[in-house]
Amino acid sequence: MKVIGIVGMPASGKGEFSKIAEARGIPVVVMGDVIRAAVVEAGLEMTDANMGKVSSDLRAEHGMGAIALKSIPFVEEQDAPVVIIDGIRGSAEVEIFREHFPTFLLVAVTASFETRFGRLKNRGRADDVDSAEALRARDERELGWGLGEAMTMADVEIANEGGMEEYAAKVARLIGAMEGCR
Ligand SMILES: Nc1ncnc2c1ncn2[C@@H]1O[C@H](COP(=O)(O)OP(=O)(O)OP(=O)(O)O)[C@@H](O)[C@H]1O
Repeated sequence: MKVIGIVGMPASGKGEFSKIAEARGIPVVVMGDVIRAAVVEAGLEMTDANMGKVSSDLRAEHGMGAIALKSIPFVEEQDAPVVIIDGIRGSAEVEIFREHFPTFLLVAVTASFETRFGRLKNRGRADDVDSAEALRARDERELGWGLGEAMTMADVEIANEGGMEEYAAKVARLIGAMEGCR
């Protein structure tokens, strides 16, 4: 099994990467869904606070790579030649995936602050920020979790500064190359 991990700053295009992969029939394991499953397992109500609590408890018990460890069975049960992991936030998680999956490619999706902020204004997701200050705060929070360090560990970087068509072509080329290699 070949595994592609995606890292990137908020609104850089990770979700679009996953959608393009899914459209090609490639399964995507979202680490946030793994946390949601752990909340259900713990018999707790599905709230943002409980997701935060379960994540911190798992990390306190099993270290900073805890969510990655929990994600591994979800990846393996896919039984597909290529699987995508979305939601990597720290270097410990990258190390765990690299150790566990012999063919693990970490892809960093990059886009400038201005580009990301411009796109967020159009996305309209419930948890989206509505000011540059709020996006800066979200960036800082994610960098605080080790996102910057995880991004420096990437094997490949995809710049997502242009339009959707250009980005989709880059993502499709990368996935095609991964599907083709043994
Ligand atoms: N190349 C592009 N051209 C135009 N819009 C784009 C492009 N890439 C992404 N978008 C749009 O920008 C927004 C942010 O992208 P996306 O949701 O993929 O980011 P993300 O990295 O998954 O964000 P988060 O970390 O907040 O979950 C979405 O509305 C998406 O459709």
